Amino acid sequence: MPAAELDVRNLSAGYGQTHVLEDVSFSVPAGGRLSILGRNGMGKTTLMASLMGLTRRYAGSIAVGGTDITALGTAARARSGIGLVPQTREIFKGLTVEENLFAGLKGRPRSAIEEAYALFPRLRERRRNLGSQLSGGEQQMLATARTILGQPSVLLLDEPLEGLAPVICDMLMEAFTRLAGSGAMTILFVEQRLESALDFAEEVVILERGRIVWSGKPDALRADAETLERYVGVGGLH
Ligand SMILES: Nc1ncnc2c1ncn2[C@@H]1O[C@H](COP(=O)(O)OP(=O)(O)OP(=O)(O)O)[C@@H](O)[C@H]1O
Repeated sequence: MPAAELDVRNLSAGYGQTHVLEDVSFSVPAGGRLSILGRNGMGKTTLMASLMGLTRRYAGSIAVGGTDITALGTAARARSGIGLVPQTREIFKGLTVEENLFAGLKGRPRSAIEEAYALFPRLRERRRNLGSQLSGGEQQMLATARTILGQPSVLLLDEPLEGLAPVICDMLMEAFTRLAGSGAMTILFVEQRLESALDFAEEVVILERGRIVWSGKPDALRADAETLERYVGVGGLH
């Protein structure tokens, strides 16, 4: 599926009676890159989950490539082109790397897993290892590769660098940048590592208590120490 525009209008969502997101609106053009910032607990994961249809929606709408998907459940949203790599790095721990990748193919020929190995050569080296034998970084690579093999038009990356060593973060960022550069998918990137999030993005939004409190270009945010301190919890870039 080619990259698609994502349009979120006045989205309010949460869990049961707990409203988390309030009146969230933004759009990302086809092939665009949006980073979502905000401190812990401000609603970033809930936003990703809401796009995937995993939360309760109270109001608002979501469109992918001009088609309203608000009424669709999670599986139908996946079929319509949304791919989530969750913060929990879901992989099948009892299956090998290669078996995990086959599970992501969604009917594509088996040879397509070469795309995953091209993006993450480390996975080729580990292809006979079980998911449970992988490091955190390798699990992240596998979770990402599996989603990408499904050729989503909108890719949601939820804190992919969390807890990983700098050298692994570099490998992942290089792969995400390569994917973004191919223009094959629209990418939403939730990340606490500010410099990575700003380097990657064309546009940034900041969530605070479930609302968008700032949006703009990465350079504008780099220059805005007050906003960074207030909503991201850092006094500036080092
Ligand atoms: N399953 C749930 N049921 C009820 N409340 C939840 C649930 N998951 C998250 N929340 C609440 O929703 C709010 C936003 O959480 P969320 O995980 O979306 O934030 P976040 O910005 O992704 O934080 P983090 O950076 O820690 O992952 C928090 O107050 C959290 O306690």
